[in-house]
Amino acid sequence: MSHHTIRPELREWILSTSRSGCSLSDLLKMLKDAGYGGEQSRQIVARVLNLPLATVMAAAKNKVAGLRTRHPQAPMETVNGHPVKVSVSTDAPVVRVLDGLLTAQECDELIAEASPRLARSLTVDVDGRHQADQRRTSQGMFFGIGETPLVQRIEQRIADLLAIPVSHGEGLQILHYQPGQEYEPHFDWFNPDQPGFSTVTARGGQRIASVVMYLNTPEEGGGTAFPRIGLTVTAMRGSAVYFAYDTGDEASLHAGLPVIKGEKWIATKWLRERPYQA
Ligand SMILES: O=C(O)CCC(=O)C(=O)O
Ligand SMILES: [Fe+2]
Repeated sequence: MSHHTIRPELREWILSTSRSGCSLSDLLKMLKDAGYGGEQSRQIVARVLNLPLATVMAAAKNKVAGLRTRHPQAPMETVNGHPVKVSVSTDAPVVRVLDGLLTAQECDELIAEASPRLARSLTVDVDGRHQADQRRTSQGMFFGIGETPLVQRIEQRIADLLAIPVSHGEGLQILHYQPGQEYEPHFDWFNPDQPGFSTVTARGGQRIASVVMYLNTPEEGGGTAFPRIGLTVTAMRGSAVYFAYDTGDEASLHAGLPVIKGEKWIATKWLRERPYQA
């Protein structure tokens, strides 16, 4: 299949359907229902969305598709009276920079509530165990769902903005980075080929999207980089970066760049395809 055989209307339809929040697996199913062959559909989708064929193949195999998030639309969204600006959008991977997701006061209060409870951050290893990790040198803590009125308000705002119930969220994680500390390039989705996959996905299933909220503005460094598309989001107090992904989506690779000067505080909300909370 060569480039010119993809009709412009089909290309446009794939782009707009994907942009409106349709998952890769649903997109492939729609093409199949419209009469395209499986192999042909995967090739077309990979080409139009500029994704590796392996990513599209993984989505095609992803049979138990749970809920998906709705991607915020530019120029802005108003959630329960709170304005959120959508200042940057990319389609592959789906990224939205959200300005003003949190107020300055909410940022300060979250830091104050989290500070007394910080400990060395853990990552999930290949066997599904949590462990300290060289790749992630920040300090952090988790809030329980709705643990404080502030946490509850932020969780509800994210749920409304992304049209996904609060129950699909993991507890809000706060991270604190000091100069030199970083989070090396990684994926937030869990790798089905790793032995711990069934353990980490037993509750809530796969991760489908992340919201990283900046609680302060580091003096230098500390942005969130998406190296596959050459994008770095500046860490700015009150702003956030939202990104959504399918299992195996290599374009969603991202990193918390080293803080060079000052410190960096973030709050991360990871979202699951099914309810994570009992
Ligand atoms: O620190 C950052 O900018 C990125 C954090 C991140 O990737 C995560 O919490 O999953
Ligand atoms: Fe991440």
